[in-house]
Amino acid sequence: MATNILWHQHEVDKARRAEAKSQRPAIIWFTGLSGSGKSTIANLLEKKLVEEGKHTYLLDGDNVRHGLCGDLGFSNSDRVENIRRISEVAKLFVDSGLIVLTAFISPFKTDRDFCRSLMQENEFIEVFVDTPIEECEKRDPKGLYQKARQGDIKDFTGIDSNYEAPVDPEVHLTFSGQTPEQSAEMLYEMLIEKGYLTDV
Ligand SMILES: Nc1ncnc2c1ncn2[C@@H]1O[C@H](COP(=O)(O)OS(=O)(=O)O)[C@@H](OP(=O)(O)O)[C@H]1O
Ligand SMILES: Nc1ncnc2c1ncn2[C@@H]1O[C@H](COP(=O)(O)OP(=O)(O)O)[C@@H](O)[C@H]1O
Repeated sequence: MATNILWHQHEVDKARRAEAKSQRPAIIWFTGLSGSGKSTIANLLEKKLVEEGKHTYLLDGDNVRHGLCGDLGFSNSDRVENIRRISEVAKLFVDSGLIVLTAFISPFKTDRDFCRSLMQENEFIEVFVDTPIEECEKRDPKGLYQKARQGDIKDFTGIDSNYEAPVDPEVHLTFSGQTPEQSAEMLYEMLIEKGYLTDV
């Protein structure tokens, strides 16, 4: 609880920082099962945005869990805390004027909605990477599904831990055999079409 702590209003604020970067800061929040393609697509999208001169930062599940959230595991309560910390960090990055991309399973709706509630209108763009578990398991890029099926990993999302699919995400990316590059391009087009990546 932040008792006896006052918020300090600095002269250079979010609007000024965004103006200096000529962009509208936002969070592009990827959610989906392990192996659905969150990191791959977020990477490709970030590359495209940077090539266009945008200022970005990609917060990635595996990387954040080495540092900021290195003390957390995969129980429901640890996942809640994981997403809470990431949401607060993402909010600070948005305040700095950046376009933040996040690639976390973020399996629970209330946690994603918590992050949405921290942001202003149109700053939180939820991207549901809707790849069926059969496809994720076939890909199994880290061999984790195999381990989970063998019982070597407990609480694995989609197997013995719940994934709550977004009800009304800003972008719903379904998989129908396309390459990662095609998925990233589809996403980019949808973001443009919906007016999320306009300059200040
Ligand atoms: N039990 C269990 N369940 C799910 N995932 C597991 C688990 N154990 C390890 N991993 C690896 O951790 C990555 C998911 O971390 P996240 O921080 O995105 O998870 S969460 O949002 O807190 O649910 C996830 O990475 P991605 O594959 O990038 O999603 C896995 O590689
Ligand atoms: N259309 C696609 N979009 C994203 N990834 C794809 C696609 N098709 C195949 N893949 C492969 O699926 C895997 C997804 O892994 P990753 O991006 O780490 O997923 P996540 O971050 O959701 O766990 C990668 O090996 C990637 O090359």
